[in-house]
Parts: sequence; structure tokens; C-alpha cells
Amino acid sequence: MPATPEIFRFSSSDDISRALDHFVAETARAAIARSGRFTVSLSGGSLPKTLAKNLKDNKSIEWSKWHIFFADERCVALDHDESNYLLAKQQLLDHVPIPATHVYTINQALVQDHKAAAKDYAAQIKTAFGGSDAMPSIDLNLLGIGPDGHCCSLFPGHRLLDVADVWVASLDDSPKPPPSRITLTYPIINNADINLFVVTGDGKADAIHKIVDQKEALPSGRVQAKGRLIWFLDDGAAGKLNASTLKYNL
Ligand SMILES: O=C1O[C@H](COP(=O)(O)O)[C@@H](O)[C@H](O)[C@H]1O
Repeated sequence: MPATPEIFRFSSSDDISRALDHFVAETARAAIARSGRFTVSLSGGSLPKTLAKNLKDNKSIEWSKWHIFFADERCVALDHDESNYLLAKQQLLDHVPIPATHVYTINQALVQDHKAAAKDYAAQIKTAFGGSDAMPSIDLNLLGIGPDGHCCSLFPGHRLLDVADVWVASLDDSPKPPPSRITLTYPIINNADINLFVVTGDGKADAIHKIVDQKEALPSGRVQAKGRLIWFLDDGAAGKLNASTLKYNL
């Protein structure tokens, strides 16, 4: 049974940051109590800043038990200004004591070869989940959405939307620069315990309306979850939603 989407509206991006702090800290605490660690994938774009605003100062978190993956990554050097890792580093990783060995980055030796980089990243995930071929279940994917409805590097109409045989795929024709990227695919995204979309700004309102009210099969609308599928929207992003769709606060 697909998870019923839970949609929460907040009056500002600051309110989302506060709610994210509580939600992510509690999700991490529960995962650590259950399995001794917390696995989380991060998107790039606007997400790392919104996420880190309050979370980076949260003293209750056992950062040493966190394992960080990237929901998608650009095939660039880790210090390139288009790197999703660099964003996460600047906003969060530089401020909290997560062991470097728990941060799974794109292999720097392979950024010129997107296919090899995707294979390598899938192998890194496999190793991090004990080496089994069984589909990993990431505790929490933190997902953003583009104005066109893309999430991770899964773009409308792109062939990667149908990839079912690998956990990580690559592309060299991303409609949004840079063109060369790797991305988690639906089988692993949808096997997460929780998928949480974090969406701010009225530039996303049309996409949210199409996905949530009109059930258009845009890439973000195809995300499911084993446990919970959650949307955190600010007033701008929720601006075109039917009023009956919304819940307030957690
Ligand atoms: O290219 C990307 O875009 C999406 C959305 O970014 P945003 O700046 O509109 O929030 C992001 O989620 C993804 O990780 C990134 O590679």
C-alpha cells in the first residue's frame, strides 16, 4: 500500500527550518535506537541551507552515528561551486562532528566518467549497508523539487524515470546545468523508510499544485515510501494548493 502523503504548511522558510530540526532530530534518535545508526540522503539546491539553519546547533544529536549520502550529485570536483557535497559541507558538515568516513561522496577519480561514477556510488551504498544485494532502506531521504517537478536528478520525460535495475544512475544531458550527474533511482528512493520533501518559494507553487491536487505524474509525484511520505511547504510553495489538502504544524 503506498504511503498516504502528509502535507504540512508553514508560514515561512524559518518555520520549516525549526520543524525540520525537530523532525530530523527525532527521526535520527529513533533510527539510532532501532539500528545503532541513522542513514540520510541529502539533496542539493536550497535544501542544505534550510535544513542546517537550526539543526547544526542542535546539541541533542549523536552526530557520530549519522551516515550521509547524496540523493543526487553533479559530476564535478568536491570543491566546485556546483557540487551538492560542497553545499552540504558549507551549510552543515563543517559545523557538526560527523566522521568523514560516514560521508559518502562521489568518487573524485571518476567525475569525468558519469557511468563509472554511478556504479561506484552504488557500490559505496552497498558497502555501507553491509555488502548485501538486498535493496537498502535509507532511513530518511531529504528531497527538494525543481520548478519543473524534478527531484534528485530525475527530470520530466527523461529516460532515467524508468530505470529499475540499478540503485544509482547517471546522465550527461541534464536539462538543468551541469549536464553530467548521478542520481538515486526510484527503486532505492521509494524503499526509504521516510521520504521528506522540503519546498520553499512561490516558484515551486505550480509544480506542487500539479503533483498534489492534479496528481500529474511529474518526477516528484512518483516518489513513494515504505513508511512515510511527507511534504513540508512554506506559504509560497503551498500558494496554489486546494485548502482542503493542508495540515498545519507537526
Ligand atoms: O539540480 C538540483 O535541483 C533540485 C532542486 O533545487 P532547488 O534549488 O530548486 O531547491 C535539487 O533538489 C537537486 O538535488 C539538485 O541537484
